[in-house]
Amino acid sequence: MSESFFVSAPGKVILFGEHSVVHGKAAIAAAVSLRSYLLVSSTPATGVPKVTLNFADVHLQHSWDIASLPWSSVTSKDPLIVPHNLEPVLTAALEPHFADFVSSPFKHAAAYAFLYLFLHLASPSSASLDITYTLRSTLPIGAGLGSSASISVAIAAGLLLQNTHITPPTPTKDRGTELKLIDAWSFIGEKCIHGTPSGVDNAVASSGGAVVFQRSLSSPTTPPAITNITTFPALPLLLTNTRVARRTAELVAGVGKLTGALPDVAGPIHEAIHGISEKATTLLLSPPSQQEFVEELSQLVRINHALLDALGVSHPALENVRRLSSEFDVGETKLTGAGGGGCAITLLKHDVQEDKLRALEERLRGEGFEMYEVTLGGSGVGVLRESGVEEAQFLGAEGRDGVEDLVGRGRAWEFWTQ
Ligand SMILES: Nc1ncnc2c1ncn2[C@@H]1O[C@H](COP(=O)(O)OP(=O)(O)O)[C@@H](O)[C@H]1O
Ligand SMILES: C[C@@](O)(CCOP(=O)(O)O)CC(=O)O
Repeated sequence: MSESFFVSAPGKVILFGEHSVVHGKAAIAAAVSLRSYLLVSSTPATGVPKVTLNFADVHLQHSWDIASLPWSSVTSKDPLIVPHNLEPVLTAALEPHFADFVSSPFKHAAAYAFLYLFLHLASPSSASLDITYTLRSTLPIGAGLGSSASISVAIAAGLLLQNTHITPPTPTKDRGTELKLIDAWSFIGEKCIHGTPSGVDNAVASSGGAVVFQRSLSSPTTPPAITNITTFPALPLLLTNTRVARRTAELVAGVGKLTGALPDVAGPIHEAIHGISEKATTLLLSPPSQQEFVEELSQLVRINHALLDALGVSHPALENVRRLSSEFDVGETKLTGAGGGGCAITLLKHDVQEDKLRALEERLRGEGFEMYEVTLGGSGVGVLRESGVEEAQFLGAEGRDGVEDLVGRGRAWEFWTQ
């Protein structure tokens, strides 16, 4: 492996089933064309070997002496055997290493996920290097598009590759096992960031494309059931970010609390959402005519949002997007991801009028919302070797387009595929 390489993973849009998927129900998610890019670079150490994080989007820049990290608190020593749960002893031993940003949840969660994986996948004896991990993402953070899963997958892939636990993809070799390993370690990263993830976000950020995902609640060690939707139809979607900040961990905990307190009320809501995902799966796997397809899916979008609202995860800003898209007669809207703010998707009517759509977009912008043009169902985790891009250049790229132009589209990315 060269001394410097990039890894990248996409965010996702959940079409149906968010929150209920945490409670063992089915969800449908697709990779989105906004991605995280992680530059992994190493040089011979000039002094005490250090690991440095430069996570520019959250202004996290920090170095640790590699030897000072709590290596002895790691109990699972084999990188090919992924633990199912976080180890409380290691979590506690790591905490003092975050003292500088304990009051900054974004930095704290990202550093926790990184160091947790670093201690499992790197080795203290290889510490004759200064290693730097520089991260930039084109995803909005904490907006429901799976930014945490995207960085977790990139970090897992970067560490596994750098430490030769996996090899770069080749077109001729089956990479399914390596993909599973990346996915499993990224799930551990997701646990560090938001506590009780279902695993759907990291699954689709690893594989790309679109998946129907269901985890087993009765046997948490059983791998989730994942069906890849290989021919994902081009859905006419408008993706709106309300820019209302929220944290997935808090919203998931809220729904968990409600589900525990009122099982006879929340349970049937989760069941109904499961029914929506099942019906949508049937439609996606064998779509009827485009008109019928969009009409039936739109109805499911409307019902799923209402049920999420009933679970307490909508927000006035999301309701505003819904009201306006209905007023402008362009289609049905639901929140996507954890809700409480963040993003909404509007499934556009098959015969949507262009002038109405433009008018709506203008209105939404006027409300302070941001719109993204995205494609769904693209590539999953990949590596870019020998890019010739230095850290300073990467950090200097301007905005989303600057990052994409420098290291994204048009580059010789290789993807781990099944
Ligand atoms: N580009 C990034 N750089 C550093 N940390 C990030 C980045 N993107 C996401 N994160 C981490 O993920 C967390 C957001 O995750 P979450 O609340 O699950 O929102 P999302 O819906 O975007 O996944 C942040 O607190 C931060 O720790
Ligand atoms: C609410 C949930 O279903 C999706 C969360 O998505 P996001 O973190 O808001 O992108 C949680 C999960 O599946 O882990």
